[in-house]
Amino acid sequence: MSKMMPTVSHLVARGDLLSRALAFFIITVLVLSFRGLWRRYASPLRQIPGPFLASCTRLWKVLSTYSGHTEWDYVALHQKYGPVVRVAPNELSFASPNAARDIFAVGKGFTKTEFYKVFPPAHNPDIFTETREWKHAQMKRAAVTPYSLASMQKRAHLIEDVQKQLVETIDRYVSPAGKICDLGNLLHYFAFDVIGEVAFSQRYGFLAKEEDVGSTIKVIDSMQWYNGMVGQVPELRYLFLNNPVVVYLQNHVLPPPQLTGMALGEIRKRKENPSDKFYLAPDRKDLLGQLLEAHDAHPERFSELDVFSVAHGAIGAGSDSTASTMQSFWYFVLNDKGAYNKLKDEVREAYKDGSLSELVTWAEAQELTYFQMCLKEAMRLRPAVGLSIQRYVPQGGAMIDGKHYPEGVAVSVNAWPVHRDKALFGQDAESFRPERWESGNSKEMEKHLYQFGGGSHLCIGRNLALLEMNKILPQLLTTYDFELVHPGRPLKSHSHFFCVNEGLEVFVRRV
Ligand code: HEM
Repeated sequence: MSKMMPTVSHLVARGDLLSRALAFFIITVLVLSFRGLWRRYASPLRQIPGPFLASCTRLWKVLSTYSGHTEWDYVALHQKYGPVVRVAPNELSFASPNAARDIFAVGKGFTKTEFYKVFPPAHNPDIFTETREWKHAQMKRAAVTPYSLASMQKRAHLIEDVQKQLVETIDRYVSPAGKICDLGNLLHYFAFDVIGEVAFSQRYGFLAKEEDVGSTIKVIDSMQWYNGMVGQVPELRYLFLNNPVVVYLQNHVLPPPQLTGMALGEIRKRKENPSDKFYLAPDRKDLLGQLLEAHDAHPERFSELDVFSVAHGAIGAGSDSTASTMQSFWYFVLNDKGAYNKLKDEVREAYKDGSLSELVTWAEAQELTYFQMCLKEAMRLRPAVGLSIQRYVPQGGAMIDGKHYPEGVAVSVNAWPVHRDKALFGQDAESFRPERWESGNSKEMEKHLYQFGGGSHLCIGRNLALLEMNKILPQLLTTYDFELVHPGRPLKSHSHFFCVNEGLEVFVRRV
């Protein structure tokens, strides 16, 4: 028989291989299906409604995150299935304001899930990523004064330097009339330059160059994609960035990732500064210097690595979030002529009668009642975090909105559906209507705004974000008339953690 001719035994062997592959495939499908059905029906959560796929596997969450519009998926999900929905075999999503209150309540023992462990820096978690409550509390105690409103107000002059630069930049779009200004991008650059100044006394030059310096925004965006996606199945982190080989390469071979490099570089500068070990200059009492002081006072509780992590966290958490909120504010206001005119009248009147400075102070901005209502309404309808905030039910189980849930179940809150609760915010909860904040119910509504999270994990950077927004937004309202290039066009956005907006293009006139 020729050598080229397959023998009977070859054919049998090939057939054997095929049938083995087929058998392997069928067994895998059967095992996965059985596992999925077991997870669905053998679970104490089996009675809770939700998509069939979600009750069997976390694939539903992965696909939703991949779509980049998970916030809208959660809005639709709760509209379809009600206030409690099973979004994964072991995870429930809650949309009632009372449930959110119970899950975030201080002292109730809910803890962060493995989702947070995917976020960097893996070797020394920061205030956001730390899942051990005792360690989180220790770090937060050290950082609370540096992040307080009083400390931030002392840094107002650092924000004001950037405000001036933003105005100079927008001025370039005033003429010729009809020149298109991407206000969304400029606000993103502004937020980044503010973080640079306030946290590190560094101007990274986003506004000066009118570009994403060193592609930092892009890098943060791709990190968020990774964190958001892998965060849905956090054990997969060991296959990717937390894989020991990758960790070794990162620690010993590759240059540090950009944000890590930025934070390390800023700490190094302080160490090399011969005149002061905390601050670069006496009039620059920035966040990093104050964190170093906190470390100096209690090195056993707040290590130098903790300083690094918290500073690192400020870069990642402080720019997209604030930019997104400011973009949403302008998107709503400029699409609502009535609100925009009322807002301009309020702010410009205050400016004329001298109750508003050119570089608006925190106290002055608090007196702008309608402005505050517009800001709250924008944060209500488009909270900057698009993904759900997840916690574990503590030992012994817990009551959530009047019902008991077993320990170990992951429970999540997505602010997008919660902020659309009709019983609390009104039948028109889907609409931008700042006047709703004049109603007698406003205190209750305010208690249930979760754009900054809640409880012991309430956003530590909110004072900076609010100060920054309360200064720049009224200033822009007194300085310019903006008109949308595409009125009515929905804001393009995607979220793998923060909602990253695009397309806020305007025409600008000087007032
Ligand atoms: C409008 C702007 C901002 C929004 C909407 C926002 C939103 C949030 C939310 C929803 C959380 C809770 C996350 C969770 O529990 O999983 C959070 C936590 C946090 N945010 Fe912000 N944030 C903003 C600005 C900032 C800024 C400017 C910084 C720092 C400079 C910052 C740093 C942090 C940190 C460190 C945490 C973790 C707090 C903890 O777990 O105790 N954020 N933020």
